[in-house]
Amino acid sequence: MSLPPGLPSESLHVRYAETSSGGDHDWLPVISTKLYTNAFIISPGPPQKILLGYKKRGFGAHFYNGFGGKVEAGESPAQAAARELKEECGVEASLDHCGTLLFVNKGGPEWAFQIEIYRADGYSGTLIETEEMRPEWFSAADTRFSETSLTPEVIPPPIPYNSMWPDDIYWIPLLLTKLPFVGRADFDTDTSGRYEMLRWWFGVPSTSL
Ligand SMILES: CNc1ncnc2c1ncn2[C@@H]1O[C@H](COP(=O)(O)OP(=O)(O)OP(=O)(O)O)[C@@H](O)[C@H]1O
Repeated sequence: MSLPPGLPSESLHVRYAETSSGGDHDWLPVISTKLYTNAFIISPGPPQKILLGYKKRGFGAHFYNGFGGKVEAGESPAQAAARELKEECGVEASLDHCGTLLFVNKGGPEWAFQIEIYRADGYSGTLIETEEMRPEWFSAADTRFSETSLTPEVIPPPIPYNSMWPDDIYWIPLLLTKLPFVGRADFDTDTSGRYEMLRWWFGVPSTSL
């Protein structure tokens, strides 16, 4: 098993479970890293639901994602996560740190994204659509095979992994089950500009069980 370089070393010492692929590619060099945040609101349900935002502009436009952005100078990641959540969908939440991810893009930007992931069971305030994000609820349970006459207000559509960053399907299930995680993915863009993962590794530290 080969652990990815570049992640904060304290997150890697013991592992319980992992998933990885792309071992025939070398990990891309990490020249520098920039800190980002990404925050997810979970409604415990039943049915369990997750709040995602449709990103209307900027990096990752047209993907659904959590709410987040760059950690500004003088801010802790937790402070940045709370600020970005409020800026992008208007609400406040008691956020718990639950994962650290590193993303490296072959075609640039030249820095690697170190993203601190947060989650909360609930929020206060009123959800609003902003210039950057349109918030929408999705069912956390896999509803692909369920036949139901219930309306989307009761059981919203399933998580739209096909319209999300390709790495999300590996760690969102860990976020939903409250298992802390670390991981790394290296990306390239194909001829039509789509991001594809060259190599990835995601794991759950065993100390968290
Ligand atoms: C590659 N795989 C990935 N998988 C999941 N999420 C990813 C991601 N890569 C970046 N992200 C997230 O994308 C947002 C970008 O933030 P971004 O809009 O650029 O930041 P910020 O709001 O500070 O920018 P502006 O000030 O508006 O320019 C930020 O939440 C960051 O966590």
